[in-house]
Amino acid sequence: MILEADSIELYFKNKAILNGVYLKGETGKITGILGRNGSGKSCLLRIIFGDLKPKYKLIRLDSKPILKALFTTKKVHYLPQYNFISKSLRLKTVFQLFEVNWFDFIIEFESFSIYRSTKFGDLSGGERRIVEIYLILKAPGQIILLDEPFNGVAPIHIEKIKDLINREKNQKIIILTDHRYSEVIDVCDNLYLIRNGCTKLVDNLKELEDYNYLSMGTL
Ligand SMILES: Nc1ncnc2c1ncn2[C@@H]1O[C@H](COP(=O)(O)OP(=O)(O)OP(=O)(O)O)[C@@H](O)[C@H]1O
Repeated sequence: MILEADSIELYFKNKAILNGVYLKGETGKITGILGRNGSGKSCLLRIIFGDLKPKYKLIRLDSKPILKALFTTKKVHYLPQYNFISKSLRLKTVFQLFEVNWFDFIIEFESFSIYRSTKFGDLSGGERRIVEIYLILKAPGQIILLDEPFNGVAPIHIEKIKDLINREKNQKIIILTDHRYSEVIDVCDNLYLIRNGCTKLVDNLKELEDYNYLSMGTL
């Protein structure tokens, strides 16, 4: 399956945030979005998800225009930057709601096995993030949008999450953004840089320095 976001124009008041943006995600490939703070990465994910309405957008799935918000099709799951699960829900309930197998989860993340009856709000910040990322990646659906999945997660778990993303990509379209650029570069097959309101497909990593996203000599 191929997802395309085309000709995206987003303004807040008179300020142009995105202007003629194009991005393609496809099953079997992980697509990364890089860009400085405030460049519009989160807004672009929300526009694709369908909960932020821009001045203009064209979303296509396998070349067919999708006229309603993508989230209404139930094909898509979106990890926002903030915690989206109610703090009062116990993990076993959350896993049931997302139709995700608890026992598969604790094979991957053994240290969580004691938390089955724990309320989501009683986990640490990083633990909450891991649960949310896992649920978004594993829940039934074909399109995954991840906003800062590595933020607040310990390095050892980042490796597991990258593994999981790599396994899921075979049956899902995965589009993610994160400021941990080295993790993004490592896990992604295709990279876009948002700059001056436009996306640029990165052919050569050196462009990240040339376009001033990274300081010269970082790579
Ligand atoms: N509801 C809003 N009203 C007005 N301006 C907004 C709103 N939401 C976002 N913006 C502006 O749009 C721009 C893009 O925001 P966005 O959150 O997409 O950036 P980002 O690239 O994800 O940034 P960061 O990396 O810091 O999370 C920013 O300048 C932000 O201030």
